[in-house]
Amino acid sequence: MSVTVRVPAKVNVQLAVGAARADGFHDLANVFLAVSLYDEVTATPDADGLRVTCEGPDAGQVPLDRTNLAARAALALAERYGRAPDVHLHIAKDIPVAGGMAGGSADGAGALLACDALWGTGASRDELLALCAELGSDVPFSLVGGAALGTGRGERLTELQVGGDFHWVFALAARGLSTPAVFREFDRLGEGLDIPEPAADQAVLDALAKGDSAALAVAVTNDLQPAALSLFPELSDTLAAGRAAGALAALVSGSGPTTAFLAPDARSASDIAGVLRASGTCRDVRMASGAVAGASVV
Ligand SMILES: C[C@](O)(CO)[C@H](O)COP(=O)(O)OP(=O)(O)OC[C@H]1O[C@@H](n2ccc(N)nc2=O)[C@H](O)[C@@H]1O
Ligand SMILES: Nc1ncnc2c1ncn2[C@@H]1O[C@H](COP(=O)(O)OP(=O)(O)OP(=O)(O)O)[C@@H](O)[C@H]1O
Repeated sequence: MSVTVRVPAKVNVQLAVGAARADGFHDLANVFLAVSLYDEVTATPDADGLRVTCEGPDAGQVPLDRTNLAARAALALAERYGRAPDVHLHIAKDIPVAGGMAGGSADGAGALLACDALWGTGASRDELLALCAELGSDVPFSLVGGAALGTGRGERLTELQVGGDFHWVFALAARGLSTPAVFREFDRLGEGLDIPEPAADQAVLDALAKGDSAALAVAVTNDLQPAALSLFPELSDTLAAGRAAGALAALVSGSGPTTAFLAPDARSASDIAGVLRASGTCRDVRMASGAVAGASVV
């Protein structure tokens, strides 16, 4: 018997970042939108103990040891319920690795839900969310999906209403960016400046609720974008190419280096994707829409 869980990627339509806290993390006002790029995690009983395998275009960059977020999720659930983590976790990976789209977080949430179903642990939603928050700041959102405001370090979620589909094009970069390195660069660029408390922008929430792409395009912000561009200046060329192709908005996705382009409709998204592909400013191009549901058993 096996259980397969499908988990979406995310794009941040607002990412407001506060000053570094004493624990090194940053308080955020993080507006997440789940989009239709998916990883699948399959959990199968394995008498030999915990094992992780991965397939997909970026599989070579994914660690298969106990640092893999899927493995850490299985270990945390097994420990919580006092059982052996005897499971083979297979990840079919379509979300770019180290791309700022919460790929590892998706696998953590997926493994948690898959092992919960396989082992019949019957953990409550709140218990699962607490385990997710221990695994990483983005992991609770991977479980919940849809759209949500994340506060604290991004792990405390309030669900948001979404009134229509948003069409996106994502440009994948030639190399990854480390999330901690981008936050460190944010701190370096902000040295000596007064960093305001992060707060959700009502214009972003209203645009989501109305399903209004043009309104969302003028409201999107990402406080990590200057830091990502400082570490990866070539991303400016990708952003410019997407804007010239007719994107309503062009921004770095989360900590980057994936860049996200909001399109007025599915047809324009396809046109923008074609122009970006031909531009030579990125490794690959993907289209996706959102909001979509969070981690779910298939
Ligand atoms: C950039 C985002 O993807 C936006 O959604 C997230 O804030 C990052 O979430 P994540 O990858 O799940 O991050 P975590 O695994 O919790 O933390 C990785 C590292 O990112 C930095 N980090 C992360 C979240 C946060 N609110 N403040 C931080 O400073 C810390 O250096 C931390 O050690
Ligand atoms: N299941 C996993 N998939 C991909 N990377 C993983 C996984 N588990 C651990 N990692 C490690 O985490 C690093 C970051 O990968 P990930 O794809 O989660 O980045 P990200 O999408 O930028 O994250 P986020 O958007 O949440 O900040 C990788 O370089 C890899 O070493």
